[in-house]
Amino acid sequence: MDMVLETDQLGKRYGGNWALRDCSLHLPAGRVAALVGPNGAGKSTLLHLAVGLLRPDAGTVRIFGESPYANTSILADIGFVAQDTPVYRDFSATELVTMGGKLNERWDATLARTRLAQLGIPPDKPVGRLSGGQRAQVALALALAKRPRLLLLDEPVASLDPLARREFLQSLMGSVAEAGTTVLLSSHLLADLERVCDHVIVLSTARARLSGSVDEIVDGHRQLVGPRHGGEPIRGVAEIVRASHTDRQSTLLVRTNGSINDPAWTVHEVTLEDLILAYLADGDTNTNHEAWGVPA
Ligand SMILES: Nc1ncnc2c1ncn2[C@@H]1O[C@H](COP(=O)(O)OP(=O)(O)OP(=O)(O)O)[C@@H](O)[C@H]1O
Repeated sequence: MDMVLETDQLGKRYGGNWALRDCSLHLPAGRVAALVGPNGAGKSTLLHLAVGLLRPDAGTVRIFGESPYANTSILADIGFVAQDTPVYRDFSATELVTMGGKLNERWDATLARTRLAQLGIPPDKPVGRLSGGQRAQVALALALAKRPRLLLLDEPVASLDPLARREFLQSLMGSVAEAGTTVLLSSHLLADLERVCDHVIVLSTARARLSGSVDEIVDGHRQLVGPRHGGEPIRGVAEIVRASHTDRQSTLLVRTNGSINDPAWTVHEVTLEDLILAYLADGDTNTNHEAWGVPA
């Protein structure tokens, strides 16, 4: 399987604080991956390391097998829209599309113009005078016009209205499927992500908690409901991700390593959203496992 993004023990520190730490993950070609995590988890830091805007303080990051910080030639294959969708505010959308054509070897100006016209973006107004959502659409159209092999989007839909968000995600899926582009997009909108992503990376308190294909991850987790759990091992359970208890009953979200046949437990399938929320709630694994009285 071709890997587009690979990190190994990747870390970035600001002063004494790790923004990202011991992050090892890989993203195969052709996947549309969700990057999720609470505020401050390290999502933007990971994306900035992936495009060579930051240099790692520990470990490695490779894009198409190369270090993006040391080898800037791979940037031609990467499209990146940063969180605040930065664009030159004094330029119009038309001028930005023209400029993109001069700066990039591969450039689909027709795609950008058609997209912007369909969205009703004023072509000749300085983009600094457009609304935040319209400006985000311009930045996204420019990123798509680059026809990148890897598209990195930091909260691309945050400023879009619900209709524009749906339209953007649909057209993103269309262009991605057509061109075989690998996409990594961060967002807090789990329901949107569940609709379009086939791969997920969960960051929490600077560490990667989960990374893999959506099908495998969903398949590898279950919710168990049964008598109050005192910490004893349950056959088929590799890890208790989240637990809640009443006096007599426990509800556990678990990662499995086999089938769970214990008749004491009722076993339910989980949705991607449920299990992401469980991992996000469990930011500090060791402390929480202790607090819940279950084995870490
Ligand atoms: N330039 C910086 N200087 C110092 N600390 C920083 C800097 N940039 C990020 N950090 C810190 O690094 C950590 C990770 O930040 P990052 O922006 O990567 O998180 P995030 O997951 O993208 O958050 P959000 O969802 O709020 O955008 C945070 O604790 C943040 O305060």
